[in-house]
Amino acid sequence: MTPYPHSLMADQTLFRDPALFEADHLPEVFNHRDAQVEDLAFALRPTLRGGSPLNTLIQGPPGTGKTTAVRRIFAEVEETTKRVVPVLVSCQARKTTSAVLREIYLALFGHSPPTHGASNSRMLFEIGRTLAERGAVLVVCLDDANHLVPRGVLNGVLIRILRLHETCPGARTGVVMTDSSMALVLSSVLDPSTRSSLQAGTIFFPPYTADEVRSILADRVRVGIYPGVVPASVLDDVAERTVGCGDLRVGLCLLKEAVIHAERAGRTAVEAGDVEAVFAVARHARLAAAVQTLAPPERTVLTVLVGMARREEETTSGRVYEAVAAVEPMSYTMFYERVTELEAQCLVGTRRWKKGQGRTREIWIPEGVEAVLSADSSGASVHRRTGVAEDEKRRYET
Ligand SMILES: Nc1ncnc2c1ncn2[C@@H]1O[C@H](COP(=O)(O)OP(=O)(O)OP(=O)(O)O)[C@@H](O)[C@H]1O
Repeated sequence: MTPYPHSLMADQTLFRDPALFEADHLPEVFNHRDAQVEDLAFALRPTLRGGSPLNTLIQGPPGTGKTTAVRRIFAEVEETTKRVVPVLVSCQARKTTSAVLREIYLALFGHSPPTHGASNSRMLFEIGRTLAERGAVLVVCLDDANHLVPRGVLNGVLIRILRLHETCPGARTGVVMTDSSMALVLSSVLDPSTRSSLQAGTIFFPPYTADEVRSILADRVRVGIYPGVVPASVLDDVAERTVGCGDLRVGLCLLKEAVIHAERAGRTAVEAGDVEAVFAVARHARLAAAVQTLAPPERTVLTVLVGMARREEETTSGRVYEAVAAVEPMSYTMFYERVTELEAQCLVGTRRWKKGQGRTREIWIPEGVEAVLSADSSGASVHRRTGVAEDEKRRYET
């Protein structure tokens, strides 16, 4: 490759395939997870013979390949048989029973349920009846199922899916849940009767070792970026920072942003300075992903709160509520539900302290959230530049 002039031509890029660095990319090579993939395959194997799967809880820290493993196995199942309907539901974006059921309906029928008249029981009945008629098995993955806990949705969703055969005999169903919070203790969030229907086995996804992280990132560089663009020393630096942050997403985001930074400077190779320059935002890749999928009402609460914190105003829940309600009128209960949602995504924290005679609750902003929110609002993130965040948001809003 010849060196680029300072103002890089719009169609010149250092990426062989930029899509490989998008959050929704399904990697072709998925190393270091053979045991977990084998366990998951074992749990789903009964479905190929028309039986229900073994219900499974997949736990592990963020960015350890849980969702990727499920997506790969689901893709394999879909290629193998039409008698199994695997549905992946992102619970970060679908937090109500109705939103989860609508996703299942969409996957089964190929179109959304009617906006009016599609009650939860109606949708369930149609899903169950169709499964029984087709002799098909439904496997629902509740991805990041911990997001269904704050509003108490998880128990109801599980019981509806797992007991579908009671209202629609012959309908076979099962669930896989992923949880990166490691806080999903089924015995404390589920009723005994739900637990007894679930009987979930657990598969653990441990953090990748430093060598594994480097080899995964090296694979991605090899297929996604032109040779010579990312020197070995830069890759070592990225891998080390990734291990420090404990999330592979940080490394992927860091590579993408550093390459773009070098492109912008009109260079053909990434330098240590590019990595340093983009690290502040990339290290919060997970927060950035959470901010990008925020529903508008939660985004309002977060934006108001960040503004208050920036002005060093008191951020007790009462004060924040007043400020939010002035922008968008809502009840205190609704406001607090949104705070709970934000807390579940680690975008805010809350703590109680004594004030005068009583106690009050303060809402605080974890490190990185402000930077990620401003980058997202100013359109500075790469996702936004490529239009992915906009598409995701539109999808969410419809
Ligand atoms: N073994 C691997 N090989 C290649 N890429 C991987 C591997 N493991 C994870 N990834 C990549 O890392 C990113 C995060 O993976 P994934 O979403 O599967 O993690 P997760 O454990 O589900 O995270 P979270 O719990 O935060 O949702 C994805 O872009 C995925 O492509």
